[in-house]
Amino acid sequence: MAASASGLYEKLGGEEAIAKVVDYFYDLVLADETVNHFFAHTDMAKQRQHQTKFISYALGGPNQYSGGAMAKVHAGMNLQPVHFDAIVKHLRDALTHFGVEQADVEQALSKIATLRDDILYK
Ligand code: HEM
Repeated sequence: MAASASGLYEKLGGEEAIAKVVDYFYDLVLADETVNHFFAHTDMAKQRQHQTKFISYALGGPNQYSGGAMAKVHAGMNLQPVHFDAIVKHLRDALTHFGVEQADVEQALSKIATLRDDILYK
């Protein structure tokens, strides 16, 4: 059975499990030329923080960001649907790679999808 969005974080094993998903997601993002250039001047510590917050948000864990903050951190990037979709795909692949059940993957992705308007074209 699928967990609620807020329960997903715990269901997957909390911070330790999330750290593994984060590392994998990060590898996928940086290997993808559609989006890796956005992170060219991002330092590693910040990059890791970005990914951790990102994944935790998707799974209903702590360190959640508001829509307003999302618009602000992505300001000046002029992100397009192709970029957003690539990131979502990598999140899907990372969660699936670690055996997260399909219904839970869909729930995480639908949560991320609600941020779309806050992030695109800023
Ligand atoms: C889809 C939902 C997304 C979420 C939840 C998300 C989340 C975040 C968060 C939490 C931060 C860090 C803010 C901080 O540390 O102050 C951030 C920064 C950033 N995001 Fe995203 N993001 C998303 C999509 C994207 C996309 C599609 C791209 C580009 C392909 C992107 C590229 C970046 C970059 C380059 C930074 C700044 C890193 C730096 O400080 O240099 N994000 N994002």
